[in-house]
Amino acid sequence: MEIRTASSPRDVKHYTTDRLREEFLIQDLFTPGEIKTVYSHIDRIITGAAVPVEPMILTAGDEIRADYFLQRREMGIINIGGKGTVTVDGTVYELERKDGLYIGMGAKDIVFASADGSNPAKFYFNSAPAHMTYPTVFIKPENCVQVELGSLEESNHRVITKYILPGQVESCQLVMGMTSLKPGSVWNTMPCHTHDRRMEVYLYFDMTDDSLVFHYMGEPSETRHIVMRNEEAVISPSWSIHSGSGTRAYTFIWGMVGENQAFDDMDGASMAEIR
Ligand SMILES: O=C(O)C(=O)C[C@H](O)C(=O)CO
Ligand SMILES: [Zn+2]
Repeated sequence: MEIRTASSPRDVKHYTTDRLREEFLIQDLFTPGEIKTVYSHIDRIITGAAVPVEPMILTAGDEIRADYFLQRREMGIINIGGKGTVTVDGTVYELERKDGLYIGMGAKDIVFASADGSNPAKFYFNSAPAHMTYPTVFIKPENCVQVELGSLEESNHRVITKYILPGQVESCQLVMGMTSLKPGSVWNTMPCHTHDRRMEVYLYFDMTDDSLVFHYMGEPSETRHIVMRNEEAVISPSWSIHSGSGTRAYTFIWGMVGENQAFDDMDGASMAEIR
């Protein structure tokens, strides 16, 4: 498990491109036959991916000093690859592409498998510390709350599908969903915002090999960008905006953890203050 420390906006504004990428960008998450995990000290979120060729068991690793991965944690999973299964303490959940799963604290045995190893499932996950057990829930995107935002005129027409949120799939702190850009739209989360009460991780995918997303971060008056490619994730501290513009339409998964779970509790940054 790779560890990333927290960072101050006063330092980050002096970072070079390389240093920014080192601290916030997560690459090479999806490797066939491997489970990759990155532990951030920011709200102690773990971002990871499992790409099973053969069935793979999720183990705790030394870093979290737990008997098993979800001993004190909860987890949200979304499959962005071929069909696969996640087996939770003997119960098998079949996940097609874009299906999700919330797993409550205390689940001991988690096994990832693909229906076809030559077109493996790509299980992307976020995990956060938890204080109680909420039921494990299989999530179909078509049954989720969906919100359409933006317009083609503003190049930000998109659909937000909320997978894990209070009132739909209960969790201790994890809130998770997926945003899909409509063809011709390239901007996400612009107008942008921060939320001092929550941090966020974005995973960009559904991108062609030759397309890029310029992900914007930083305090509203000190923005920086990170160039992102397909299936790369980026950590967004609470003090940072998180917005992107792509060279064409794309999809991304957002996961948030922190003080509250109120999706709309955002501190909007006005266009006048962005620099
Ligand atoms: O397209 C968007 O707007 C989003 O997806 C917003 C993110 O979900 C977010 O930043 C929530 O705080
Ligand atoms: Zn946000």
